[in-house]
Amino acid sequence: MDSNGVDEQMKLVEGAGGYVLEDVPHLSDYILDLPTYPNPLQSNAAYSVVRQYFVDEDDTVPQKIVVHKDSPRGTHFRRAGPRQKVCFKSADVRACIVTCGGLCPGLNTVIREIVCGLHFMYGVKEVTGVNCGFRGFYSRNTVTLTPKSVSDIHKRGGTMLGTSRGGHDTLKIVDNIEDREINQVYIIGGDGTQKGASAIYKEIRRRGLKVAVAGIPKTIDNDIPVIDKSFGFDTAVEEAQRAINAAHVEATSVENGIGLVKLMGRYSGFIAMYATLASRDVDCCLIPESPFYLEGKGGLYEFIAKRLTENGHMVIVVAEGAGQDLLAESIDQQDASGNKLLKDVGLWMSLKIKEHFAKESKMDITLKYIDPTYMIRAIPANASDNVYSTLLAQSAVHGAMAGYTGFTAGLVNGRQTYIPFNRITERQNKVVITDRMWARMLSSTNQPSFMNPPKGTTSVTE
Ligand SMILES: Nc1ncnc2c1ncn2[C@@H]1O[C@H](COP(=O)(O)OP(=O)(O)OP(=O)(O)O)[C@@H](O)[C@H]1O
Ligand SMILES: O=P(O)(O)OC[C@H]1O[C@](O)(CO)[C@@H](O)[C@@H]1O
Ligand SMILES: [Mg+2]
Repeated sequence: MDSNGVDEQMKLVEGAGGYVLEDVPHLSDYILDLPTYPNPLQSNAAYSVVRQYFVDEDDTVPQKIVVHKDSPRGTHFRRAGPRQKVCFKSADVRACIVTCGGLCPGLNTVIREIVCGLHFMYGVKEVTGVNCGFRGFYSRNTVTLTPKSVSDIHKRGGTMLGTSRGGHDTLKIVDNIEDREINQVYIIGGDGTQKGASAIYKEIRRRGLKVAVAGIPKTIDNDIPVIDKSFGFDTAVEEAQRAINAAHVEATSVENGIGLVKLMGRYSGFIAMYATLASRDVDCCLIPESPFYLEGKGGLYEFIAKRLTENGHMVIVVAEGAGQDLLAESIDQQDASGNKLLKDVGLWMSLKIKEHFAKESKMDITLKYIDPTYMIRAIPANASDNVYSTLLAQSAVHGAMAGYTGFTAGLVNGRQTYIPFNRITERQNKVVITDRMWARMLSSTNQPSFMNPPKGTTSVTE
C-alpha cells in the first residue's frame, strides 16, 4: 500500500507453464456493483459485420515472443480492443484530453482519433480539450472538441491543445476533474507524463471516483520501455535524413569536408542510431549510451583523420545527450519537469574538431554543423505514424469505455495492449550496446568502438 492506501502491487494473474498476466486496473476493482451495458458497436453498421470484432476477455499478448522449448510462458499484457460490455452509457461520458511534454509528430492525430473514436464508435458527444498540459487543468479554460473541430488537425505538426513541462499538481488536477464531472481522462505524453497520469489515477481511485484514466505514450526519443516503438519516431527518423543528406552533400563538395549533424535524444540514442542505419552516408554515430573520447589511439580525432584520408569527406551524427560529461562543467540546470538541461554537444564538437585540425594536424578541414533539432519533431506524422496513432487512440477509447483504468495503450510485438503505468514508468528505454541493432549500426559505419580510452583520457559515459 502507498501513503494514499492504494494497493501498489501489480495485478498479476498466473497461469499454467509460467504464464503471468500483468493486468491493468478496472473500475470494478474499487467500485462495487459497477453496472455494464451492451457495447454500442454491436449495432454499428461498420463494425457489426466483422467476425470476432470483440476482444475475448482471455486474450493476452506475450512480452517475449522468442522462446525456447522449455522456457516459461512469461509476462503477458491484456490485449486492447472493444469489449462486448462497456461500463459507461454513451450519454453519460464526459471525456477530456491533455497533451504534455515535448512535441512529437502524430500528437494531433491521436487527439483527432480519440474525439472521432468516442463520437463515431460510441456516440459520445462531450469531449473537452485541456489547454497547455497538466497545468491547464487548473489554470486554463477548456476547449470543446468535436469531429468537425478536429477534422484536419492531423495534417499539422504540434498539438492543437498546446503542451507544457512542469505544473503537475495532482490534487488540483483531480479536484478539477471532479468539479467538471469528467469521467474519462486521456493523457498523451512521455515518461514524465505517464508518471503524472499514474499519480492522477491513484488519487482518483483513493477518492473512489468513477473516472477512467488512459495514457497514450508519446516520445520522440523512443525512451518508453515495453512498447515496440513510439508514434512519431519513424517520421522523426525520416526527417533526420534530410539533415544527414545535406551534411553529406556539403561534406562531399569540398576537400576534407566534415558534416556534423546533431539529433534529438536526451538519454536514448534511438533517433541517431536509426537515422544512421537508414542513411548509410554516416561514418560515425555517437549516442548517450556509448562512451567515446576524442584524443589518442582509438579516439575520434584519429578516426576522422583516417576517414578523410580514405574518402576525402565524412559525416558524423551525434545525439544531443552524447558526450555530456566531456563538455566543460557548468551549473546543473533543469527544465520545469526536472529534466536535465543539456549542453550543446554539437557546437562543442564542431569547435573542438576545428581546433584540433588547425593546431595538431596538417589536414585542412571544412566542417559544417547542422542542427535540425526541433525540425524533426515539429512536423506532421507520416502515413504510417498516422495509422499507428489512430490505432493507439482507438485502443485507449475502447479500454476506457470498457472500464479499464490506470493503463497506457501500447504496441507490444505488433499487437495493441493495455500496459500498467508502473511498467511504463519504472525505467527508460535505452539503446543496448551489446544488442544486435547497435552491432548492425557499427558494422554499417565501421567506426571505432571507443572501448579502450588511453590512460588519462576521459571516456564519456552517461
Ligand atoms: N514524477 C512525476 N510525477 C508527476 N508528474 C510528473 C512527474 N514527472 C513529470 N511529470 C509531469 O509530466 C509532464 C511532462 O513531463 P516531461 O516534461 O518530463 O515530459 P515527458 O512526458 O517525459 O515527455 P518528453 O520527455 O518526451 O518530452 C510535466 O507536466 C511534469 O510536471
Ligand atoms: O526544448 P524542450 O521542448 O524542453 O525539449 C527538448 C527535449 O525534448 C525531447 O524532444 C523529448 O521530447 C528531447 O529529445 C529533448 O531533449
Ligand atoms: Mg521524458
